Amino acid sequence: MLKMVRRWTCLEWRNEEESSVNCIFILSIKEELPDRYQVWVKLAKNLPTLVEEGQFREEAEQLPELSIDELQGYKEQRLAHLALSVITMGYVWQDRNVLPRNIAVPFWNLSEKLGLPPIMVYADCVLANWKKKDPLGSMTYDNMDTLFAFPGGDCSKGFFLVSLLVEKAAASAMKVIPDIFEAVKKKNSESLKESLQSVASSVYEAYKTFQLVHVYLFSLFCFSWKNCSLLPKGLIYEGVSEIPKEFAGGSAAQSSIMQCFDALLGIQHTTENDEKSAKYLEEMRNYMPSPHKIFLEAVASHSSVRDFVSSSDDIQLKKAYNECVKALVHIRNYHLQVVNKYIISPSSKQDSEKGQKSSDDEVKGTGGTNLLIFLRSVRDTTKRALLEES
Ligand SMILES: C[C@@H](C(=O)Nc1ccc(Cl)cc1)[C@H]1[C@@H]2C[C@@H](n3cnc4cc(F)c(F)cc43)C[C@@H]21
Repeated sequence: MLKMVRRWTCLEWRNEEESSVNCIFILSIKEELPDRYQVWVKLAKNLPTLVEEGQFREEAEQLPELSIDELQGYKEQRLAHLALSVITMGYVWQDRNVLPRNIAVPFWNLSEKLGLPPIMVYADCVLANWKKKDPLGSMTYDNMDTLFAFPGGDCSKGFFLVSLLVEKAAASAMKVIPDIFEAVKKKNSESLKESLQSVASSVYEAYKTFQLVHVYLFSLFCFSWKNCSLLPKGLIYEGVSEIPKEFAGGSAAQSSIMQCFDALLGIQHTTENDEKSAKYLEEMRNYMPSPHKIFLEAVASHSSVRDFVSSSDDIQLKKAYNECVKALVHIRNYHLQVVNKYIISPSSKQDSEKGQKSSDDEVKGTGGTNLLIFLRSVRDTTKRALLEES
């Protein structure tokens, strides 16, 4: 198990220049596909212009139906999934409830190969959708851009890139996971304390990076066709099934790193009052790339960190564990603040201007869930995970 965790923590390393950043979940993909597939990238890149000119649907319907068999390797497959997810979004935005087979068949087959749903997920629009302007420069906001643009222009770009930078800041905690498991196995409190302190500082770094997001409005463009009034039965994937299929839209709950810390620290979202959130978090694991899902299961099945710390009489060790939990509570509190400020308040203001009653229950987040209640529930369960320091 430890070998698997060690292997996964270098699974998607960046190239050497970024070797300092152990980005298990972030993927530095190519910007191009082999010539025959470049039509997907080209159409996806031109989405904003073509949608504005009302040409997108026609261009999409003229795409050749391509087999996915000549996509070489994981990085090309992830770039192709990202490009097809953008094309699918654009096509559904043209008020279509049937995705033509020239898009639906390769998208469905590629999604199955990657263990992803045939819809845009967090791993597409955040973890894969980025490049450095100057390849030799560092991974800072000013030296980065998204591979594909979306309506909302700089807002959606900012939203995705800040999410990525939060992930990158937190990902530096990944490299200590094998040391944490080794310390628990060897009952080495000193080593465990050091590693937990390192995790806490990485999550605090992520919290500080998250505070950049006040600059960018939260984008709610992410489309869902599950419990969605525009596509009440879901989307028909022509050539795959005549029965419409429902899939949830992109969501923070699809952030593998968001769930990784809960798995590592043994924070269980299973109490009856957040059963709905626990089910949603579990469901969103099916919206993560297979290696991420397997990694989370490996961490959760292996992690007895909480049990070891709870049963220890080393107060400093309990404090180090609680520092990790407090850092998670901070980032989740901030997430709630930002959602309140950029989604709830504007939405309520908009509804009151239109004379409509709005309530939390009507607010839908980027994942088609009631984002506010979900985030509160996750934050409260995290708070309850604090250990007595006596
Ligand atoms: C800006 C936010 C967002 O909602 N991004 C988003 C949502 C949907 C889509 Cl489709 C695309 C982007 C980003 C979420 C996911 C990440 N996160 C949430 N809690 C976390 C706890 C951690 F410890 C941690 F390290 C990361 C954590 C960062 C913020």
